[in-house]
Parts: sequence; C-alpha cells; structure tokens
Amino acid sequence: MNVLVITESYFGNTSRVAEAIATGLRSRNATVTVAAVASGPALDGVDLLILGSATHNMGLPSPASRRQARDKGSQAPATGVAEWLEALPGDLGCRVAAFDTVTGTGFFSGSAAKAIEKRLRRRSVSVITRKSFLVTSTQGPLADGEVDRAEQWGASLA
Ligand SMILES: Cc1cc2nc3c(=O)[nH]c(=O)nc-3n(C[C@H](O)[C@H](O)[C@H](O)COP(=O)(O)O)c2cc1C
Repeated sequence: MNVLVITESYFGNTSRVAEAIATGLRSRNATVTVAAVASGPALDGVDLLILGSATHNMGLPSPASRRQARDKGSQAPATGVAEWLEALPGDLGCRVAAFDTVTGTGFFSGSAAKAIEKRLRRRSVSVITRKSFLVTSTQGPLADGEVDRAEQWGASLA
C-alpha cells in the first residue's frame, strides 16, 4: 500500500506525529512518504492520503494565523492544507484520513482534522477516520504517550 502523509506544521509537533504515523504504517509493510504541504506533493499512485495539520483558531491555519505563529517564533510556511485542498481536482481517487495537533481536547479547542473532513465532505469525499494529538503548549512538546499513540494509529491504518 502506497501512503502519502502531508503535514502543515509550525513548531515541528505535527511533523513529529506524522513521522510516528509513518513508523506505524511501515511496521505493517506500507510504503510511506511524509511531505510538508508547502512542497506541493502530488497524489500519483497514492492509495491512502493522510492529511495532518496544527490546529489554529479552532480550524485549519490561515494567512492571518500563520502571521500569528510567526510572531510566536515559528518558521511559518507560506501555504497550507487549506490551499492545497483548494487546488485539487474533485475526486482524489484514494482513501483519506486526517489528523491534527491541539493544545486541548474540549469543544473550544477546535480541530484542524475536523475542518479537513468538513472541506472534503463539501466535495463528496469522506474521511475514513480522524484523530487529534495533544501538545502541551503552542510550541509543544507533544504530551506524554502521544508519539506511541500516533504509531499505533498509523499501524491501524495499514
Ligand atoms: C495562531 C495560533 C492559533 C492556535 N489556535 C489553537 C486552537 O484554536 N486550538 C488549539 O487546540 N490549539 C491552537 N493553537 C496551538 C496549536 O495547536 C499548536 O501550536 C500546534 O498544535 C503545534 O503544532 P506544530 O508544532 O506542528 O505547529 C494555536 C496556535 C497558533 C500559533
């Protein structure tokens, strides 16, 4: 199975989760590529697409939230998952899962993965599953056990 994991990460935590997901998938013999969304990854030959993003202002990062992240010291990419999805053709032609990183798990924390699911639903693409991973602050690090949880989630997707 060919898997592409795409990440939008500002302080490295979402990328760390993506690598752990990839480790889990590879343990089940999947072929996995992890790519930053700003590199404009292509979907050719992909069986499973896993989209992951930091949660900003309860949803997907925007130009304004990227500036806020930059003010907090991040190396903010100029573009993200929202823009990448916008540029895609209607039918992605593969299964899609989504994940995010959040600083809280309550309703008011929001979820970038949920926003991804919503955007895809508008174009009649369903997300097979989504998961949130907890960071201890805006800059991280990830909460205890989240890397293991990400690895297990990855393995479960293969
Ligand atoms: C501008 C901005 C807005 C944020 N808004 C939220 C939010 O609404 N909910 C939340 O749980 N975390 C929020 N966060 C914290 C991010 O979730 C956290 O920075 C991110 O998960 C870290 O992942 P990264 O290292 O991959 O960027 C926000 C962070 C920034 C910079």
